[in-house]
Amino acid sequence: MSSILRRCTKLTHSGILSMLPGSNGRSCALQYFASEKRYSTSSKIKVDLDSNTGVAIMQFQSPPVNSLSLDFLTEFAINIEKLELDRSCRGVIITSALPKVFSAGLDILEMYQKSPEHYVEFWKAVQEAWFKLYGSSKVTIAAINGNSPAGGCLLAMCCDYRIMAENPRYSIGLNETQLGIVAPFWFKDTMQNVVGHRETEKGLQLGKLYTAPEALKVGLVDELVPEEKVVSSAAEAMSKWLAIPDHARQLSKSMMRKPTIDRLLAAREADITNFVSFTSKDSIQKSLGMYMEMLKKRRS
Ligand SMILES: CCCCCCCCCCCCC/C=C/C(=O)SCCNC(=O)CCNC(=O)[C@H](O)C(C)(C)COP(=O)(O)OP(=O)(O)OC[C@H]1O[C@@H](n2cnc3c(N)ncnc32)[C@H](O)[C@@H]1OP(=O)(O)O
Repeated sequence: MSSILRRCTKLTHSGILSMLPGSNGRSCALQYFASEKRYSTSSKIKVDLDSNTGVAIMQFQSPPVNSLSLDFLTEFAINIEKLELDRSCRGVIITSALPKVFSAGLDILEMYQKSPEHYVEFWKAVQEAWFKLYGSSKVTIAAINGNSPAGGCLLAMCCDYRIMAENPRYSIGLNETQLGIVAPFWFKDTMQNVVGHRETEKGLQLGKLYTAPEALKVGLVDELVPEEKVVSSAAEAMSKWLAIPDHARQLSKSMMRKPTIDRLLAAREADITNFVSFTSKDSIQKSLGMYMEMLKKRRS
């Protein structure tokens, strides 16, 4: 943990923006931010802050699928906290540096055949990442340039605005039931706050992964744009959000989100206990094991 902290707080001022791996579209997207300075680099997440605009771009770079492991979540929470405390930062765009995937959601291996102590530590990190992002006073925009199931969808839903690549092969949603597990109440609350009660009920029960066009239709994302324009469109949207005085926007955001945040704050310990006892069940372990096998078979 302390080594991660040290890595995350190390500032570099190379002023050179490294090119992303993957398609030309991603390189083009980065050119948009050519004036950015490297803000922080950790092994799994890269953050560049443009000192002119006050907009940070956070890129997930944890192959193969940006799964939300304990280390990833810890780095994520630290980075969001650091930006929160930085008065020169007004907005954060979250995107992926990997092709075809925004984030595969929680790292299933963190929930499989580990000790109860590990489950406690992991779940605290999941909660912490959510508190930091959902409670952020900055404008947060998800530039969803690939698949975004479960925890990946949660991260996107925590943002103020979502722009997704219009590729119909990409999907997003809370698919937990398909794994034989249940999304916790605060995942549900977050989705309900975005798409409403009825769509959340259908989405959760069916474990529905919405294709990009379906996600737009139900309001799970706000815009679809060509893949190579996801980040530049996010920057355009950001400028509109930043045209509003910060204090008024921040108070409005807090007014909308506080009850949801307070709900988990009040049940934080019980939520951890629930997670540990649920995850430790033989039946749940069996479901997770079968799901991992299915993922591997699908690949071969
Ligand atoms: C009374 C009520 C009580 C309630 C109590 C509630 C308690 C709480 C319960 C628990 C709640 C948990 C909430 C869980 C949230 C989650 O996020 S679970 C994770 C869900 N994620 C997924 O289902 C995504 C699975 N992955 C994919 O669909 C695909 O990988 C992809 C993202 C679409 C990318 O596809 P592709 O590019 O083709 O890559 P793959 O070949 O499939 O994968 C590459 C390797 O990565 C491994 N992998 C994929 N996803 C994950 C993951 N989430 N975690 C760990 N590892 C992952 C995959 O197995 C491949 O591995 P190798 O074969 O070894 O290379």
